[in-house]
Amino acid sequence: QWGYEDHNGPDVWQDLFPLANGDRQSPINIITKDALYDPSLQPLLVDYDPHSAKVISNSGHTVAVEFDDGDDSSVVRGGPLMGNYRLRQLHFHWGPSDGHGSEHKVDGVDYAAELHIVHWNSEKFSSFVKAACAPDGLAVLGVFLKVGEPNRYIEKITDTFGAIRSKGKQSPFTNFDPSCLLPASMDFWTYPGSLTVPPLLESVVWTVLKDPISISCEQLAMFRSLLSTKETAGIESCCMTTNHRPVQPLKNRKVRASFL
Ligand SMILES: NS(=O)(=O)c1ccc(NC(=O)NCCO)cc1
Ligand SMILES: [Zn+2]
Repeated sequence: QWGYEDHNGPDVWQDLFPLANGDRQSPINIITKDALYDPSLQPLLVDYDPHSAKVISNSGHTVAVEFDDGDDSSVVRGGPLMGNYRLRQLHFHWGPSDGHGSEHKVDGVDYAAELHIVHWNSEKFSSFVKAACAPDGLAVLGVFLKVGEPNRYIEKITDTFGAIRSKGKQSPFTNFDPSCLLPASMDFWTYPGSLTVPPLLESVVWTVLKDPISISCEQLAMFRSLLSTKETAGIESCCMTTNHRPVQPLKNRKVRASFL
């Protein structure tokens, strides 16, 4: 099973997932001076219903909040997107220390962690799985997390960790609006990319917000205390200390900026 260790990590994903060496892989290093300001980009608009939140789960690779995507009550639109994209799940990526852990970089700089809010194109497709196979099927909103003040909304997430410590555990999680995890500015970079975990499908319109939100080092440590192993594993349980993919070649892609 794929993971983030030497024997099953990003450097060997290509053995089982050939898209790993594709032409539009994510994440990337965003070189700000090469980003093209595009005045035709509309503002990114999120409209989330807190009642869409259903469960929080430990997948063994990350912690994810899953939303009811049976209707368009929680969507993102605008920005580079054509039409509504329906909210499906949000999850995080982090590293073994506060110095790195984000997936995207900005001018070579890592943040401590990165939030991904995952949506699928409900105007063109009838399900996430179908959308995930199309070049414009998914829209993932990336938000950088910078070590600083504790984040009261991240606290709502870390408060559940006792109940989802090991892989496969999940717990009810509702009345949560992911907008609370967005920075003040909705300025973003956008580029065509992929899932950053296997199967690495090249179906994501990425929008990465310029400004980070805060997370405290204690809150970060709680993410690392989650287990990547099932409870039954008993003695050989191990912590989820890192789950970020290295940056991938830009190849023939342009990054556009929504701001000057
Ligand atoms: N890291 S990432 O590129 O944002 C990403 C997004 C969705 C997935 N997969 C997914 O959402 N599967 C459906 C379960 O909700 C995997 C990786
Ligand atoms: Zn992700």
